[in-house]
Amino acid sequence: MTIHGIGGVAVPLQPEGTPMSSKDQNTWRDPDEIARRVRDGSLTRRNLLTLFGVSAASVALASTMGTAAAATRRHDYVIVGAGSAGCTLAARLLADSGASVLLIEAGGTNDLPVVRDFTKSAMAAAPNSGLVWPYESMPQRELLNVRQSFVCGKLEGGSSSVNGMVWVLGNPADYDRWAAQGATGWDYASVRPSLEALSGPIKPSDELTRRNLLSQATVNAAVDLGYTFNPDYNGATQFGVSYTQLNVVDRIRQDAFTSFLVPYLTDPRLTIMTGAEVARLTFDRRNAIDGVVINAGGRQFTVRAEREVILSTGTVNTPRLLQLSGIGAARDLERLGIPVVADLSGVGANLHDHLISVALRRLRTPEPATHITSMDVSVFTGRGRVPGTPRYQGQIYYLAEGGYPPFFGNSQAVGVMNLRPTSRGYVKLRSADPAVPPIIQPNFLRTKEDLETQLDGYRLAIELINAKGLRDWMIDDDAIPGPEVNTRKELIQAVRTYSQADFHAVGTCRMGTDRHAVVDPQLRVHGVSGLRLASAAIMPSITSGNTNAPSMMIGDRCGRLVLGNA
Ligand SMILES: Cc1cc2nc3c(=O)[nH]c(=O)nc-3n(C[C@H](O)[C@H](O)[C@H](O)COP(=O)(O)OP(=O)(O)OC[C@H]3O[C@@H](n4cnc5c(N)ncnc54)[C@H](O)[C@@H]3O)c2cc1C
Repeated sequence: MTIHGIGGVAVPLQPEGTPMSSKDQNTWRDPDEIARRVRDGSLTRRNLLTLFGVSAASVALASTMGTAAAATRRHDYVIVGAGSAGCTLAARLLADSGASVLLIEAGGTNDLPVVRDFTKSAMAAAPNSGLVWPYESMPQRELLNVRQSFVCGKLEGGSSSVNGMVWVLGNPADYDRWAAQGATGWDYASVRPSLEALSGPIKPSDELTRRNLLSQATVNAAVDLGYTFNPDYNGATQFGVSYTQLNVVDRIRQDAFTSFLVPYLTDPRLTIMTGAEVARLTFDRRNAIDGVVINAGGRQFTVRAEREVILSTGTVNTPRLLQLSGIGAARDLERLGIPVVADLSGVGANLHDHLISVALRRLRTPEPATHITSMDVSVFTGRGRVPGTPRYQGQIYYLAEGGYPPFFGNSQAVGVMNLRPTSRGYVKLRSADPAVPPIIQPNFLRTKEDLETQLDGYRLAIELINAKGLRDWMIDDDAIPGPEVNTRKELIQAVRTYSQADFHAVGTCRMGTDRHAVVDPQLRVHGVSGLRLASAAIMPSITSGNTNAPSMMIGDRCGRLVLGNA
């Protein structure tokens, strides 16, 4: 019996000379068992692929030789970016067709303890971790000119490998609103199969957050304040106070790569290149996509797709890559000397993100070692701009020793986000050199409405952190904001000081049918052929909650659209 390795190399099922227990022999015959053991950590992907004698895509193709070999092969679909959307897209194409897929990722393996151990997410997401694009925004005028972190994952699984693992599907009305904004076929009824397809590979649960006594006290305190307890904000209603659901099983992060692609790692139709950064796309005279130019190991390669190229490169890197390839506002491209392929002014526009404003107090005593979660309790409340959606999401989180700058440790924080900001910014090239980071201007709090909404939200955060039911847990002296904050002016200053970008950036290559839309509802880029986009970049507007699950949904739905199965 043989199994096909990545890249089509046939290898014996039982690796030569490797003694195997009968349990292991059974494992190798059952792909589901292999997937289960890789997920639960008893088998690392590297070991699996080494055992099979196959050079793991994620290991060997990081080498120049591997990249060169993969570049010469023919692939039906070329997907750039192995993040939340790229992985679900690849999995959908492989599951529902016989097509071959080349997945190109700039970063490296995510088969690392710091990724797998869900308690280490802050380390993985740190700008100097080597696992992220260490992007920062321009100084934010309304936030005391402080630059905001716009890091995003640069490794297998993309941002799903470094994020906070809070699992929120979004509100059904978010998707109905997309359809009303011109994204025909993206209403809730249409996207629902793709949202539902995520559970199975992903098993979200509140099992870990619900067991902390501090989480329980916080939920009770919120109920005393008038919030309704909601056992499942991804269920019948989002509204109320809930234990936060995490995509974590057995203390292991469920990232997009491991959850969706492990079952295909030994499938010859899937080739994965890591350590391979796409520098630009090339087009023929009729604006049909021609090549995908990759920098890897100090060399340059060009790959071509038999059918289509799909960019799943996320909210910052997608407009960056399009602009480097001559797709964007002609004025801006000409200024940088980039030949214009398609004049699309919407590329990079419509950048928006949730801003989180944080109130916190120091805990009387550090939490016991059994308290292993940070993102513990969620509140959805208020009447949102879109009928049926909440206005605010509150994230109540525990900060252990050390804290998270500028917030101190051994404290509990209540962060509140305005779920529907109206301020819009942009991502633009600073230079035609792909090595230079782009300009990221989110324009936080630039509309009067956003400031007023954020202020009202902050009042809710202050009320909850000071709730009667939490008094026994907190000490009086250390608090943000402190007792000196009373007037409206002081509150505004506190919001400007204690607010941060919440890593939910979306919208820079908006889907729609108007002239500023970048992709049509089939996710095809206007003005060129053979190129689609699938990532958080295509969202017309941000969803009510954290954006990982909606991004995964976009990948899955893109796969269905490509195959004509949507
Ligand atoms: C620190 C952090 C915390 C977050 N916390 C949460 C949370 O708790 N819950 C939640 O729901 N959401 C959270 N998010 C947001 C969520 O993870 C993202 O919205 C989502 O993962 C975006 O998916 P994506 O597919 O659009 O992009 P990504 O997952 O970022 O994938 C893009 C991929 O493309 C690759 N790429 C980019 N450019 C190139 C290139 N030129 N060549 C080759 N490859 C390239 C990248 O390396 C990356 O792997 C968080 C995000 C971050 C960064």
